[in-house]
Amino acid sequence: MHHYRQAKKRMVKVVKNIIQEKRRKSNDCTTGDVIAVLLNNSSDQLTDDLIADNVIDLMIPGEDSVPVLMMLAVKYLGGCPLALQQLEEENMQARDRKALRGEHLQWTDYMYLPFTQNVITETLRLGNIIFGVMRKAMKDVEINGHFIPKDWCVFTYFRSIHLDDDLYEDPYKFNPWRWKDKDTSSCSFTPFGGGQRLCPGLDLARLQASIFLHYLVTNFTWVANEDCVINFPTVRMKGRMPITVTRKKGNLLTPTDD
Ligand code: HEM
Repeated sequence: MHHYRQAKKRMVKVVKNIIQEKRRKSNDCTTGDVIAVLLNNSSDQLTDDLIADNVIDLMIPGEDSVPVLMMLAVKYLGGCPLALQQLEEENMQARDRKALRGEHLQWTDYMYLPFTQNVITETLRLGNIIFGVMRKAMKDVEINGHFIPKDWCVFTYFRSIHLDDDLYEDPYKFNPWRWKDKDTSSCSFTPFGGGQRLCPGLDLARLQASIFLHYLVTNFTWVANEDCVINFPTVRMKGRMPITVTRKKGNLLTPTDD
């Protein structure tokens, strides 16, 4: 806890320096980054401390979870050649379609790659990157016949929902096809939490994972070392799962090309 507090203090200092620098060069506040948006907010409740806290609150959850999502997708795809093949076909087709029309890939193109989205959804379900969230009862409450007294803490355990065989057939199997034409906005799929505290980064996380998978499968092949997933205290690979990546021959595109 002590190290955490010290690290947080150092981060606040770094971010506050950036804020003060931006305040000094006031024309820098016109660029559309998060600090500029918060600085341009006319509310005087947004002190530099609060802006720094907000920025750090965005950085910490965003920093680790998306790379873990990408790593798990690589791991699961390695064990499911059919899914990898379909993912590759979908992304190759999207890339070639755009190239034929001389267009660039856009945010919306990634959102409408259905199989890619299903791979990400299934990775979130099986991987349980955030395996649950804490809540405190603000008053006595009864949920489904269970009485929770005021001030008690409740841990909602997402893993038990996502791996429940009443809800998901063969729940430990990576099966992106189970999401075909299925709604992901249900109480039995909550990788980003729900309600008022629903993760505000959920679209960004999906977009980043889609872009990563797109460039990975269209430009590269890979061989991953044998490894296994550790679920506690956080989700990670036991041996950090090194992979050997080889560029595919042919016309390669980089993120700056499209
Ligand atoms: C795979 C990626 C991600 C997963 C699985 C994930 C999951 C979650 C979950 C379950 C919560 C709810 C916590 C709670 O209810 O107590 C949450 C909250 C939050 N997430 Fe994410 N997240 C991801 C990516 C991101 C990204 C990329 C950002 C920002 C850039 C982000 C920012 C936040 C913030 C600021 C909160 C707190 C919201 C609040 O308390 O009102 N997350 N996330």
